[in-house]
This record gives sequence, C-alpha cells and structure tokens, in this order.
Amino acid sequence: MSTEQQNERALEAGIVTDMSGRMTYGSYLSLDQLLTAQHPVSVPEHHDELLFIIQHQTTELWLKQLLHELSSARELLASDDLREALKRVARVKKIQDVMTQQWAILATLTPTEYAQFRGALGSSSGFQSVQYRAVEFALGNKNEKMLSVFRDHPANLALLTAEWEKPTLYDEFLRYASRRGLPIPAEILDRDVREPYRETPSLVPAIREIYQNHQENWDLYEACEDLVDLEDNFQFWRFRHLKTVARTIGMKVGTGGSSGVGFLQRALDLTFFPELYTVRTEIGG
Ligand code: HEM
Ligand SMILES: N[C@@H](CC(=O)c1ccccc1NC=O)C(=O)O
Repeated sequence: MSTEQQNERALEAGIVTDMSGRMTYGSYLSLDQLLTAQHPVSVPEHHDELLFIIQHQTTELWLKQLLHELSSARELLASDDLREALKRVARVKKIQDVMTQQWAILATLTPTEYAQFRGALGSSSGFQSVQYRAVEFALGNKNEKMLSVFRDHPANLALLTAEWEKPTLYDEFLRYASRRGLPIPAEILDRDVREPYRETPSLVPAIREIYQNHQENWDLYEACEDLVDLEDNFQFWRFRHLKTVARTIGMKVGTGGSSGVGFLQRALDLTFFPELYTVRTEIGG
C-alpha cells in the first residue's frame, strides 16, 4: 500500500530537510524570540493570562504595521503620489478590520476569569501603548501631555516625539490638495502640526468643491471617502474596546488610574477629519 492510501502524504525528494547553515522559517521570523516573549505574571499562572498577553501582542504587531503604512502614505502624498498613498490607506483599512474583529476573542474572557489575574497587572495599562499613541498622533489626535508617560523610556519618548512633530495624514492630504489648486486656507497650511487638529470652518468650501464637482475631482473625492472609512474604522475599534471593558470590569477604575469606561467613552467624541463630516450636512442643499 502507498503512503497516500494510508492517509499520509509522502515528502517529495526535493524538499529541503537538512537546514544546517541555511536560513529557516524560524530564523527569518525570529520565532525563538517571538514565541518566548509571553511572560504571564499571575501566581499560580492563570490559564487565561496567555490569551490576554497574545491579544495585546498581536494588536501591537498590527499597530507597528499601521504606523509603517501611515508613514509611507504621508511620504507618498508629500511627493504628489496620491494613487500609491491610497493603496497604503486601503491596507490600513483591512488591518483595522482585523483589529476590530479580534475583540471577539477577548470577549470570551469572563469578568470572573479576568478578576483572577487583574491584580497582578499592577498599574500597567493600554494607555501606556506608545504605538497606539503614535497612530493617534499620525491621524491628528495630538496631545503633548501624552509624552510624559514615556519620560522614563528614551526610545519610546523619541518615537512619540518624532511623531508629535510630524504633519498628520490629513495635513499631508490638505497640502497635496492645495498643490492641486484647491482653496486650502493658509491657517491650515501654516498650522502648528504639534497641536491637535481642530475644525476649521474656512476649509469647508474646498471640501465642498471636491464633493460637489466629484467627477472633476475623482481621486480627491475617493481619498476623502477613504479617510472617512479610516476614521469610521478607528471609532469601531474604540467602541469595541469600550464595550469589552464594560463587560469585563464594569464601572471599575482603570489600572492606569483613569475613571475607566467614562474615560474611554469620551474618546468617541474625538474626530480626525471634522470637515469631511461637516460637508455632509451641506450636500444636496
Ligand atoms: C479585558 C480587557 C481590557 C480591559 C479591561 C481594558 C481596560 C482599559 C481601561 C480601563 C483603559 C483606560 C485607562 C486606564 O485607566 O487603565 C484602557 C485604555 C486603553 N487600552 Fe485597554 N483594556 C483591555 C484590553 C485592551 C487591549 C486588548 C488593548 C490592545 C492593545 C487595549 C488598549 C488600550 C489602549 C490603547 C488604551 C488607551 C485608550 C485611550 O487613550 O483612549 N486594551 N483600557
Ligand atoms: N486597564 C485594564 C488593564 C488592561 O487592560 C491592561 C493591562 C496591561 C496591559 C494592557 C492592558 N490593556 C488595556 O488597557 C484594567 O483596568 O483592567
């Protein structure tokens, strides 16, 4: 009887099994490091703490990719390549979908289970995620006060300070639109990019022009809708976080010292691209 008939696949003669001195799957991906970087702190170790760690680590990996794509999108806009920039944004949107869906896994953690190891987490909190904060900054939610959280970690402080000083994705988009001849006001083009982006009524006519004459401005029109998708997706992530927190710790204060649910609720009032929403009120008269 052949091995196939015994429900076992035969290895082909060409398949490399002597890996000595070669690049391997594990070495290329640094799996020895990645898969030994889960260190539960509960004593005795709680079964569900591994899930809690992996959910955060996978999110951090995706945040790293988001930063990579967003930085590239900004650079492409600065070099007038809107089409390529929108490819980056398309990928960002897909990653956001995965990050939002991922909450469903952590939602299987019951309040009783979480309470059994929450105490071991001390004052650590997602509030201290430097990559999350960098993504918020890249999208326009700048907040100088956040830098102090990282004052004891020079590399993180440097990463976030660099992000704080950079124009946001929206800044780069509006600069590009200005170069394309749209009437972007000087107060936008000259704004201090370290400040949170604030709604600017004098920008609305330029956005209205894009939406009203969308056939003539098709790529800009598409870009605006992509940005709205991106903001939508970001809010979905925030909302799932809030709802997961509510079902897991109720109205308890957070380990990071905030009020918890109330603090997260207020993040839902923040907007990255306010004029893209304002224009909707005016469309169609
Ligand atoms: C049971 C699971 C979770 C609970 C109970 C929880 C709870 C909280 C609370 C209460 C805060 C407010 C800050 C504080 O006082 O601690 C917070 C902030 C935060 N958490 Fe979580 N969290 C959970 C899971 C996650 C996961 C999986 C991530 C993914 C990285 C995450 C990322 C964040 C971020 C980025 C913030 C800051 C949000 C902001 O500044 O608006 N959290 N979380
Ligand atoms: N802030 C959470 C703890 C928490 O979720 C957490 C703890 C350490 C590292 C990341 C976390 N995730 C989100 O805040 C709490 O208050 O229970």
